[in-house]
Amino acid sequence: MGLLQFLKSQFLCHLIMCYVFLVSGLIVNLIQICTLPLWLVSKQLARKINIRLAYCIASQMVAALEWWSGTECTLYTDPKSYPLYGKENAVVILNHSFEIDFLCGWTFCERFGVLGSSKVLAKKELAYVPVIGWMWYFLEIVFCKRKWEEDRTTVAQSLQKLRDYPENYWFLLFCEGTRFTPKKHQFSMQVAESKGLPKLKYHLLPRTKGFYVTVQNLRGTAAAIYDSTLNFRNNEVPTLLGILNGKKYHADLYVRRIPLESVPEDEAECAAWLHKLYQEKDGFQEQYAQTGRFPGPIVSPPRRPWSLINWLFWSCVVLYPLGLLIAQLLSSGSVLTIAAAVVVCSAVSMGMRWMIGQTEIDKSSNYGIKATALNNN
Ligand SMILES: CC/C=C\C/C=C\C/C=C\C/C=C\C/C=C\C/C=C\CCC(=O)SCCNC(=O)CCNC(=O)[C@H](O)C(C)(C)COP(=O)(O)OP(=O)(O)OC[C@H]1O[C@@H](n2cnc3c(N)ncnc32)[C@H](O)[C@@H]1OP(=O)(O)O
Ligand SMILES: CCCCCCCCCCCCCCCC(=O)OC[C@@H](O)COP(=O)(O)O
Repeated sequence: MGLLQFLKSQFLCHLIMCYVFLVSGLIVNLIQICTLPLWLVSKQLARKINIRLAYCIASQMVAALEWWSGTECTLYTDPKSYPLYGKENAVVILNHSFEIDFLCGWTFCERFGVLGSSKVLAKKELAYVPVIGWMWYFLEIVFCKRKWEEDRTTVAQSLQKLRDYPENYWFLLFCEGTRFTPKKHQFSMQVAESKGLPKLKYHLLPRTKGFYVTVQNLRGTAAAIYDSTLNFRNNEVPTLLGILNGKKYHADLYVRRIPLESVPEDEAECAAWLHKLYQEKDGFQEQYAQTGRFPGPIVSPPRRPWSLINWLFWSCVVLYPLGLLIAQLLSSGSVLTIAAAVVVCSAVSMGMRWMIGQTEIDKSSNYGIKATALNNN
């Protein structure tokens, strides 16, 4: 192990990174609150400012992936579609099998210049995660309770608000609704069987209502569906803790651009269309398992320096006062003050560990296992 790799695996480095993320994130959240009066005066200006503020937070995690861990992201796609990425609004459909799938998604957003404005249909619980969840409120992220009786109106209303969004965005939909686990897969395939649908090997049965409502409400605003299928080389199981430890992964993403007009308007036909799409995605994963690659040519966008520059900027802003504070603490020699500082540090690291826990599949919700499936039936 080289010196750099050794340093990357040290807890102190992780503590510093988490401190920078948390403190700069809370500062950004505070600035976001200050933009509230502006929404009344100029909504579009407030949105543009919040896009840039959101970039300050999200790009730190992208920098950790791209620059700290050195993870490589390869894009398989049609070269004719490539010039349109980042230049239009799109609905992105992604498989939900990896703890850092959202982060790989963000990395591609960064490379195509839509990171600050990127959107997602997210479970309501994530709205309460400090920094990220609070930032999402100002980005007009669409939240759902995964209870259709309640979501049918709230999701549609939130989507309608995005129709006059001032900058291009990608709206991410994890149609499987929850992370893949063998148990959830087993239950979802029982549902597939009961509905007479073909079984999937690598995906859970997609939920069709969120997709239908998204397509209906963004029709005329979003130009295309980006059907995206993600996997990692060498059967790696990537984690956010792995990224913090500087572990390098290699992500492969296969993207097909499908014009949104080709999605049927009728709800039942739209649902059938999505089921067929997931059968095709399953085929792509099978090909990846057999050959180690997705179909089509590789047209990879390079990583950009901006996420690193942003990270270095915020590190300087928040580490300098911390350095002064620590120097003062040590020179004061007060045991009580030093003990208080240790307690604060421990609380911060526990809070960050809880936030990282939100990404861990073994802490995944019960959504999609039998009790829920029966309730939904
Ligand atoms: C060029 C590069 C291209 C791409 C780059 C890639 C990506 C970048 C893009 C953007 C990045 C942006 C942001 C990323 C950052 C962070 C994101 C992080 C995480 C957030 C993600 C989440 O929170 S996922 C969870 C929330 N989202 C969803 O759930 C979406 C999908 N769900 C739905 O659509 C649902 O329908 C719903 C939520 C709207 C409503 O759910 P509900 O459960 O109430 O209703 P359903 O209709 O789904 O359920 C009833 C029907 O389902 C059947 N059923 C029952 N059990 C099961 C089962 N186990 N599996 C499947 N189906 C089941 C049941 O029978 C009912 O059937 P009906 O026939 O009656 O419909
Ligand atoms: C510089 C880096 C510092 C590291 C900071 C770590 C901060 C952690 C931010 C937490 C972001 C939370 C995003 C979680 C996304 C996710 O994957 O959610 C799961 C849901 O889809 C489905 O949930 P489930 O039903 O439980 O599977």
